[in-house]
Amino acid sequence: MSRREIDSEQRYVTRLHHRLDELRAREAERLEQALSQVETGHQALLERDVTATRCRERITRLDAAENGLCFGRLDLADGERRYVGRLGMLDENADREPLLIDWRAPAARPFYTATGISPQGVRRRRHIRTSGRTVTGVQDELLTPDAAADPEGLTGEAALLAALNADRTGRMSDIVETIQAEQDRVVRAPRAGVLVVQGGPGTGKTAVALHRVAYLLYTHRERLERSVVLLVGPNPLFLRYVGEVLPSLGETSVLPATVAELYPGVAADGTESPEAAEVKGRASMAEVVAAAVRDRQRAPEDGLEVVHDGETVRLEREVCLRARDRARATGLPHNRARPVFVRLVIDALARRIAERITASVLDGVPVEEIDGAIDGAIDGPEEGPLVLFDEDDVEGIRRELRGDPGVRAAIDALWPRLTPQRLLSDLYASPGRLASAAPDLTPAERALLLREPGSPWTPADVPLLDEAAELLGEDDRAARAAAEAEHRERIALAQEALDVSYGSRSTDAESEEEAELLSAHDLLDARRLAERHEETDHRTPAERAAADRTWAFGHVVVDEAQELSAMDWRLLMRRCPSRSMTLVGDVAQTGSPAGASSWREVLAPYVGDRWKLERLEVNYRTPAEIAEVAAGVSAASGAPCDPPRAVRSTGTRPWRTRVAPDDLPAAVAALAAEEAAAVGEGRLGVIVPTARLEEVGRAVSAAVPGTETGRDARLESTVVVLDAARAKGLEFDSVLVVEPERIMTDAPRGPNDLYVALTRATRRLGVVHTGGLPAALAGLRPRRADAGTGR
Ligand SMILES: Nc1ncnc2c1ncn2[C@@H]1O[C@H](COP(=O)(O)OP(=O)(O)OP(=O)(O)O)[C@@H](O)[C@H]1O
Repeated sequence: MSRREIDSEQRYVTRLHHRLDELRAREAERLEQALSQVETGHQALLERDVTATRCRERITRLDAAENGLCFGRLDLADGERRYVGRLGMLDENADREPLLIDWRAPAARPFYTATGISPQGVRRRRHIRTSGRTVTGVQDELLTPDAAADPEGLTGEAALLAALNADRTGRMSDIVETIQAEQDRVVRAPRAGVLVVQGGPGTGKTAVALHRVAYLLYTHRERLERSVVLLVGPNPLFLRYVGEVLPSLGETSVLPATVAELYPGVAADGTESPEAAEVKGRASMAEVVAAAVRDRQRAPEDGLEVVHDGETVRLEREVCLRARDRARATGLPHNRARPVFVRLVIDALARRIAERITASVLDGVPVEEIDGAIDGAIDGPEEGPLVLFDEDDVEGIRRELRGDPGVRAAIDALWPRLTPQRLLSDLYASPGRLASAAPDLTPAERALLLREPGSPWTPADVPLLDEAAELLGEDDRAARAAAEAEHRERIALAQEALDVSYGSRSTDAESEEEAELLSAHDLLDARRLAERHEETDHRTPAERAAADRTWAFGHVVVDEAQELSAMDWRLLMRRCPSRSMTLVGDVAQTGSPAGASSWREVLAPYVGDRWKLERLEVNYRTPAEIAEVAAGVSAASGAPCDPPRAVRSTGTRPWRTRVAPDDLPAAVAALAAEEAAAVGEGRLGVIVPTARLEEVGRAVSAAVPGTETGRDARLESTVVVLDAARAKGLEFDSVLVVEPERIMTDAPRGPNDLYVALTRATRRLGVVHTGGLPAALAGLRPRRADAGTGR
């Protein structure tokens, strides 16, 4: 490309950066003005905070656009020229002409989708490369019908390959400059409904899901900034790996979380066997939790016996059963139905006491001869005439019963107030309770659930706690009554304030106009004024969403969605009543024994067949040489999906090497040192069977200082040692897979774990083993000295 072209683009890009600087300076000034405001009224402070928050958000977005501000140009057949970049900017001096079009705007779409065959009015697509504010190159594609269509259908192939061949950094980066047409379709799909994106390893599912979030926030900003987008990932390591993509696109109204983090107040950091997690993840556990709640609503064989005022009062089992049935029939959750049960039992006990007193006083006197008999005054189970007592007297007895600790304890034993934590830990602690609530599990399965009270919660417990929370509900009457009282008090205060303002209004208006001026009193009623003064919540919507179990998210994106259990799905569907969801994953990579093997099965209970499937079929990550090996493993395990086709090849074939069992850690350490050198500025991942993680991690750390191991690994370090479950979704320039046979046989879905491990590399793959190799890897070339970088 000629120097003249580059200089011309440089002038334009410089102009764009000046405009960006202007916008930034203006926002900074607005922010300063807002913060220096001197008014102190609550309303003024509130408005100041809102303005300041908006300014900060805009500054964040402007800052995020600094790198790679403009990356494309479209020359249209009618002579129009459009520059495409990270945000939209208008020229305020020239009739507000667009200077730069946001990549998410409809006008930018042809940049990603126009082809020679379907040019969409585009004559030329130009990719503009920059470093900082300097233009370093431009590449043009002419979209004339006679221009040979790329057989792969790639858009901006040179820019794409440059991005794919770049050294990895340990953090995922955005792909706005090179989104491909099949990916663009997913990114811009309508917000409503459930969209499933199925694609093999490296097809850009994660990248696409994140760009879709940015697109949805741009297109539905008002709604989604308030209701927040939830981004679910398989583990915190993965969420850290992808954590910079959305901020780099200027978007922050997103809550990234694992399912285990979605129960506020519970840190689910305990561990348990995959078998126990699998049982807890089954859909039938919803019924187990429901049965566990029902089991806590008791009607003992020999009824209820309480001692009140030194006397024993009894209620038969039938009476308890009737009270229980009526409380259940309210349809309220357990804790909210409890007051109904308590009232019925107290009524029945009060009636018993009244009857007994009546009987002892009137021993032998026929009832019809007594004046003042009250009939059926108490809503008791055996209604008959009561004499000597009027309603106030009976209420007095009820009050005494309610205040009697012994009575309260006896009723508590029949229908206790329960937290989800208590329900589950009581259930897990008792073989008897488990047998009663989970009769359909085998004794061995029930034994997997047994554990000491006070043991830490595990990720698989979280959806069960959530299920329990739904069934138990909160008896929040006291809190609501207090809030209501406070609200009434505020209204009274506001009314006083308005009365003062009304009293002091001008009564001798000099003109008709003046008389028509509105006073505060005319504009506001006391209720509205009180609401304005309610305590303001200063947290961002994402922070509030994180703290609220019942938050309804505006959109939910699930990455590695195949890993979720049936119980996880129940929890997520509760968080997204609108069912506006994007689920990305690959059922051929499912590692969790509780995970999915079919999207249809996952979704049928919630949306029937009303969901849309998109497939991604090009593998951008792994070169053809590695993809071929992985495809062999996948085919050998009978996986249901066709592996995606690789977009490039490097000429470097994967290798294998056999070492003596005793030498394994040292041999892996030496190979890791060599590979780390071979990838230069890039990253190396060493993927090992879980049982060897610590040992191999120590050996590699000794050989390559700064190596990080396991779930808390810092992914920016040059070498990271992980097991296959933690490697899910990540990628490295080079990967060493250690003991593949063991990875494959260690877990119920071991072949999928091995498939994941083999598909993490962008350039180089080596396999280290001590004994046998899975048949699909037996054909790998033996390792020999290879100094190439594999690019
Ligand atoms: N259009 C694109 N332009 C540049 N890079 C891309 C593009 N699409 C995908 N990539 C890159 O390919 C790699 C794989 O993408 P990603 O991790 O999103 O794939 P995935 O389908 O989620 O993979 P897996 O299922 O194995 O986790 C990433 O480095 C991503 O940045």
